[in-house]
Amino acid sequence: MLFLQSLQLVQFKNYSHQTFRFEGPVTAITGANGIGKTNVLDAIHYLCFTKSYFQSGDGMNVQHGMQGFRIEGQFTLAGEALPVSIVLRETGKKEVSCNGSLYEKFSHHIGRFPCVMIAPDDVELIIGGSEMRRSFLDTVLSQMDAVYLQQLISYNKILQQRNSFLKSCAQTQTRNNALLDVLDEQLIAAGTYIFTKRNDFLPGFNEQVLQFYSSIAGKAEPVAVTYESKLRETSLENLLQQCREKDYQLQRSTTGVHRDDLYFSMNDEPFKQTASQGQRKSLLFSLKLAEAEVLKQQKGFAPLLLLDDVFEKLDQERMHNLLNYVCSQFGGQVFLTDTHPERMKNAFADMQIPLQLIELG
Ligand SMILES: Nc1ncnc2c1ncn2[C@@H]1O[C@H](COP(=O)(O)OP(=O)(O)OP(=O)(O)O)[C@@H](O)[C@H]1O
Repeated sequence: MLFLQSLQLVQFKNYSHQTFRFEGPVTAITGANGIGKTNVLDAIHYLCFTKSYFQSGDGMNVQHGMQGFRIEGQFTLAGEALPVSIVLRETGKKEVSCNGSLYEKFSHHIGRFPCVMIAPDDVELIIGGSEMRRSFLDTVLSQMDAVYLQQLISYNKILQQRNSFLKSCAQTQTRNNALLDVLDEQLIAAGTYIFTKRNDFLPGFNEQVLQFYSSIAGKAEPVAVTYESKLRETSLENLLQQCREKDYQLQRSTTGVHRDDLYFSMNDEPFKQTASQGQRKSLLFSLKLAEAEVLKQQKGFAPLLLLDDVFEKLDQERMHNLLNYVCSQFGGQVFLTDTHPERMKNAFADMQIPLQLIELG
């Protein structure tokens, strides 16, 4: 089992110096709004992904008025102690190490300590733009497959080069098809790998989502997740050829796996438009738990589950179903936050599941 035994924070968000020790598989962190509950979960996310779940820049996470931060976590996996440390130096340089060895590339750390976060604003995954859904898919696949992450990094780099090249062509009013051919060849190699992995992944994932949805909602509702990609109709090579003229004119790459999306439906109707708020939340949880489940199957051990403010999100029955699953059947370490310690204590006492309660403030 992957287990985080302790966490030390130095100058991280509202924490100057703080140590947390985790004693059992389920830890609840409680306290008033703004006390720093989510920040603890985000620090754990940092340890697993080398970055914040919420802020894109590392600097935003340094305690106000300070320079640099340090996050240290003591993990154990299959009996082996694995300390992980993330340091943001005063210069802005970030260093990530595991077991005393510094990573040359942070991407090599991804997937070693799998983790799934569920946070209040994640419902945007259902109702927001396609970028969040692609990022969700990429987060799952990158944790499962290091080659996928490398291909994704390459794809994004080549895409940027291609877009800069298209802009420079417009500025100089020139065209260079030979150079575009070279970029396209590289984009096709990475893009086709990404498409194949996404396409192969979706049917099994869809099955998992459907199962979780039924158990959270307490009844079977025909929800479905479908992968939308132009590459399902023809090759990326053909698509790039077909769009070349348009790309020159619009000065950007209008086709490729960076335009893919996930489509959610219920009774063959678009989920976004027909589902109630409760149904959206159930789908969100189903997607995240399906992510956790596929990671567990692939790794052979459960990822960490970080559930921020979950009690605010579902009615009591759905919440009970969800907690029962994640805390007694899932078999991994779970961290929850809530503003009401009593609510947590009572819910876990009812379910007869041991709980470590950390009350902040
Ligand atoms: N860089 C920073 N330096 C110092 N404090 C920070 C920094 N970033 C955030 N904070 C503080 O962290 C607190 C918010 O923490 P967090 O989001 O973890 O609260 P929470 O307990 O989860 O609240 P809620 O119950 O409302 O979700 C705020 O008081 C905010 O001022």
